[in-house]
Amino acid sequence: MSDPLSLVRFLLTESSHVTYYHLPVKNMTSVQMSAKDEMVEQFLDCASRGDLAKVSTMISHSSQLLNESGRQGWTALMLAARNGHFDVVKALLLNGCNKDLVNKSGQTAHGIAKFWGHRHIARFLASSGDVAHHGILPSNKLTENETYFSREYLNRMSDKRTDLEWLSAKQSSSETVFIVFHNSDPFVTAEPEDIQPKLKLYRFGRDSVKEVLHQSDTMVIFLGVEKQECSPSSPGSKEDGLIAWFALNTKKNPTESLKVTGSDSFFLSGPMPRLLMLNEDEAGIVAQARSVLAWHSRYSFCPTCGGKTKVDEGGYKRTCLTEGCRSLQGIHNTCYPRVDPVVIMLVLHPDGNQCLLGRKKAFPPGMFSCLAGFIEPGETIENAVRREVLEESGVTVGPVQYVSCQPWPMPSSLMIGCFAVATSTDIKVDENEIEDARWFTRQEVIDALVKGDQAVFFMPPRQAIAHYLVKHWIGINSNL
Ligand SMILES: NC(=O)C1=CN([C@@H]2O[C@H](COP(=O)(O)OP(=O)(O)OC[C@H]3O[C@@H](n4cnc5c(N)ncnc54)[C@H](O)[C@@H]3O)[C@@H](O)[C@H]2O)C=CC1
Ligand SMILES: [Mg+2]
Ligand SMILES: [Mg+2]
Ligand SMILES: [Mg+2]
Ligand SMILES: [Zn+2]
Repeated sequence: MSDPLSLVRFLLTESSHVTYYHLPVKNMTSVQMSAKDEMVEQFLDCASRGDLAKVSTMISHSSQLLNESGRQGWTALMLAARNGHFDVVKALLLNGCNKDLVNKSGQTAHGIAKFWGHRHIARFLASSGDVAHHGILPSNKLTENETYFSREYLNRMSDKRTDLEWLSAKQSSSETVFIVFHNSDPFVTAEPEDIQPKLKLYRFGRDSVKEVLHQSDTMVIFLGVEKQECSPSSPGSKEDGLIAWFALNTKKNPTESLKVTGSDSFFLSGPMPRLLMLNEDEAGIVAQARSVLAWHSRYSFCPTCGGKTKVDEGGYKRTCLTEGCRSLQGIHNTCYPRVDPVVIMLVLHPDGNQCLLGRKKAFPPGMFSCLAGFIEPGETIENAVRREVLEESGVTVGPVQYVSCQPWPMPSSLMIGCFAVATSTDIKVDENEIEDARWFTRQEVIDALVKGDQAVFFMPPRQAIAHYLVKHWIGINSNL
């Protein structure tokens, strides 16, 4: 027994497996146990013996049992962790028990699992979503908070947008990458090597888009340069070694003027989910390009005076051509691309074990998602969450916690993802906005994520931040 920890373990118990009743017992005989105490005792005993079926049944009848403690402040999670019952630990966490509670010796379930050598349980307890705010809000310490459309593949180099000489040199460089849009749909190519084909942006060279580039109705947007690990090869010289990217958009279908090699390439048109088939690196480029292009297509004239405008700053500004227009003085947000902030929230039941999801009439049958709504002028994120939830479901909300966000280029939203804790539970649906809203239990949500269409409902795809929020609440971002 070379490891000193092993010796301590050996001295503490002669068997490798203790039951709850081997733990120090408080003065039981003088205390008449209430029915509730008895149920807690039974629950703790099942957890310490690893009786998953019984633990699950008891939680489904009374979720309050989850954080109850018995002798010496030991909870079910601590007992399951002590005795190496991984499946019970997992079930308790999935059902929202608080893993941060400590027993009278100041140990958490994690500390106990580590001490008793159940390393897989200790690892799991360390990595799964923490439970804070009285066990309802998961921690926002995210291991990975990247959402689809959010990866920054390019360095935007906004300082170069006003450098006309540099922009023009880059447009004629053979290194430069052009991506082409038609009515805001990107030209893509299927990646044949994938089993489930992912779409890749078709990267044109200068010569393949020459004709399109010089058409009068083509919109040209400077997107940025490819990120480089080291600084440019010859700083200061004309050839800075930076690979620039531009997006082109045409109103007329430009396919005939484009030089395309290979067969499986096309404009990705059609309803929204199609844009979710891009690879993750390029989804961010499309989010950027598509939002700016959508802004140009909707703001053809000056919003202040109705006059004609010209495109400046590599496609990032429209300047009014009417002399004396108010938009020419000071900074005007009508001159720059717009972003609409939207709050999207997973509302958690005060019992910590259910969440509120709703469905719009336009959703496919059976799909439920997080509630969402546009932020209004003069409103904070928190107030927008509370107002939208109340308007759409009649539920009142207390604490709001920011989790993550996602650019949503349909046409130009920024989805701000939050958790919110409900302070009332009665639902009164606003039928103008949504068709239905319900509380779903953790188990129903887990089923929806795991079983797909065999569950009672289904979730939006993994690329949507709604899916991400639900997964994060359950704790599936770790190793479940
Ligand atoms: N990525 C994701 O997981 C999800 C994204 N969404 C997106 O969130 C956005 C907002 O959600 P909704 O429930 O529709 O918002 P909402 O609950 O505020 O209702 C939309 C209505 O608000 C009005 N409105 C107020 N400000 C507006 C603005 N700036 N632009 C357009 N309409 C405005 C319009 O009458 C519109 O019909 C939608 O565009 C939707 O595509 C919604 C759910 C999931
Ligand atoms: Mg609304
Ligand atoms: Mg809404
Ligand atoms: Mg609204
Ligand atoms: Zn004007």
